[in-house]
Amino acid sequence: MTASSPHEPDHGEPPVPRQQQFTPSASTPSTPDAVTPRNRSLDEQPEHEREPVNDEHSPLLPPADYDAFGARSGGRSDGHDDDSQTTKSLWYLTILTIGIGGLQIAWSVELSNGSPYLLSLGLSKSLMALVWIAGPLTGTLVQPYVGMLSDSCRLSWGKRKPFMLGGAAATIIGLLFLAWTKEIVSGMLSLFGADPESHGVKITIIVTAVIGVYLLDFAINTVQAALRAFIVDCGPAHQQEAANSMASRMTGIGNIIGYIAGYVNLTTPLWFLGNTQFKILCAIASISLGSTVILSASVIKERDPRLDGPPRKKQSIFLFFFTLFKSIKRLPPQIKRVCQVQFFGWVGFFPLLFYTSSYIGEIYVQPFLEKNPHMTPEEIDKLYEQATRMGSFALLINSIVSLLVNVFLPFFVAPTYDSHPVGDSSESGTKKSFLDHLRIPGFTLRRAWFGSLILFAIVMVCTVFVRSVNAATALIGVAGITWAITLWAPFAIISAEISRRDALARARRPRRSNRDAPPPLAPATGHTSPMEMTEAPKEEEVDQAGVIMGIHNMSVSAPQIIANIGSSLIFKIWQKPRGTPGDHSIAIVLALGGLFALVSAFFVLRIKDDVSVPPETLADEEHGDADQDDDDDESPDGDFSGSTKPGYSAVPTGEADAPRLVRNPSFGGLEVASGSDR
Ligand SMILES: OC[C@H]1O[C@H](O[C@H]2O[C@H](CO)[C@@H](O)[C@H](O)[C@H]2O)[C@H](O)[C@@H](O)[C@@H]1O
Repeated sequence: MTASSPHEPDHGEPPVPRQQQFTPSASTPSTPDAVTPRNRSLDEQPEHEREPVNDEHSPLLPPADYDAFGARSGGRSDGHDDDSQTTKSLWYLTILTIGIGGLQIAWSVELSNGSPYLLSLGLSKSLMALVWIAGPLTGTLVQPYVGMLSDSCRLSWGKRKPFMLGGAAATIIGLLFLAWTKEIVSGMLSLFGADPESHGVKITIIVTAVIGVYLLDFAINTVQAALRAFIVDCGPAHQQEAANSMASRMTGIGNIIGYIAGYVNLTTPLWFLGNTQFKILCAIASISLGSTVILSASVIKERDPRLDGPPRKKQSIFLFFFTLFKSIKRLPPQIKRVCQVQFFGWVGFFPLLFYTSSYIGEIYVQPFLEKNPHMTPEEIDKLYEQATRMGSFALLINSIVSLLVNVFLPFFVAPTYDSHPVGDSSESGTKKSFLDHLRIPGFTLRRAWFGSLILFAIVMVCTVFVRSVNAATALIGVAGITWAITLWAPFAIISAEISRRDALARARRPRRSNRDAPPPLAPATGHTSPMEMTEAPKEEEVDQAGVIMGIHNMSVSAPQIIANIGSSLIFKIWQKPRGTPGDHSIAIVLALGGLFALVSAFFVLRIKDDVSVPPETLADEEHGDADQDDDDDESPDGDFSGSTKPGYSAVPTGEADAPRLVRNPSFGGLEVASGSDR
């Protein structure tokens, strides 16, 4: 594969950008068997008093049956069918996340083969940076915007599916348009008598292809935003760690498929898909993306968003920045910390993704250049071609390591953000499977993430000292461990948090539906449910999965812009002309990236393993007061009775019908169970 890099320093062959992987987890047991009294009270409510939301079936309801995937499924026995919080099977999680794999093939085709393709059209290397900034730029702007739009979507078939399907269609059009730009543009211009070989037509082709890359990135980011929120919405809160580990496996598989497809000469066996390697790759990516997204969208059922009532506000592009700023400000603390980790971490990952191939190449060419400092341009080209192959091999090793880590690591990590649905007294809830025995006590996802960032920092600093291709390849391989965890941990932690909050908000909603009713009072027992907070946060103040995942993606993409600019400056200072020995500028960029990863590891320490936030704290957080109590906002034993926060009664209820928050003793998760489960 003549892979090349988006942000290639001018001297080497274009580095091969790459991405990676993912992984899984054991599915957790099912929820309680009793129908919660809360639902009884809903059913007893007079029809005229019910808001649409009352029709919403609590995600907190217990399972009654097994679902189509063989998992225990819940839902109400009264005909309502929301089983969103019932434990799902591995098969369900696979279909839920498979679109991520299809999307990754599109990413890897674009990033690995886009540079050589654009160069072949005649784009100069100096303009390449302008092209590759498209990914981080669209990632920063498009994902939060699409997130907001989808949060407000009220189509009966779901909030996310319209964007998944629309974005996938746009991506397919974008891929095919990019691959056939030359034919399309010259064919159209020739209708007006233009000579396809003329300078004007060539320039038009290049400009069109560059615009095509921007549109493609726009479309890809639309699908990515929708798919990520889809996982949060359709995976139960207690299985977000598992769902996101599966998504990271999908990323790894998609990456390797895209990677291998780039290596193999496809023009003979797959001639019917196009007459060039790039056209065939784009066709493969289109088929993969289209089929996986359609499969996911047709099998997985989204909650009908109309049950959430009307959208809070009409979204407009003008209000976008204003709303975004507000949403960033009120980000829940746990999510804010993950974004901080990502922000610093991605300054370090950017060079790994984009400069690895050049780095290996830089080392490979050194002895040859030292031995023969006066090579002809042809000899230099040949040398750098071999160097690029070495770089690609290192990336392949990195991808394989990542995939292996994504597949196997989850078996050893003790779940913290996945929780065992509380109240499940069934056998399935207590029996340990063989895989459960593999878990290393205390080896949590957060700790794995922390360790991996430290490892990454060490590895990146070592790149400056390493002088052999084998040693450098080993370092890049080890960095695959960090990359694998990066594709899992932040998504798992954020998704679990959003999903948990969403479940709580929905649990609370029916209680607030009767707006004329007086504020909830403590019942005769003198106790009020933790859910019955007298100052529950306003609906408008609670952000949904779309915008939060979009903001998280900003913390991934924006630092890439910074890293891009920063590394360009470093290259300006330290880079030597191509073919000159002693150029270690890329290693310097990698090492500096490692230092940023070190900073990000510090922020991991601030993330909490125990997510059993008492409801009054949750309410504080939603009011934006959360930062003040960063370190003491959790009740370690899950006892919510000791609230001293003003304005909230958070005393355990004596009422049988009050939903309550329960911390799972083994996993530290949070569930809502009926009072009778206590
Ligand atoms: O998080 C995994 C993904 O990371 C990269 O995507 C991120 O960077 C892109 C720009 O380079 C940006 O457009 C996107 O919004 C970000 O999520 C990587 O390119 C993906 O392959 C990978 O799945």
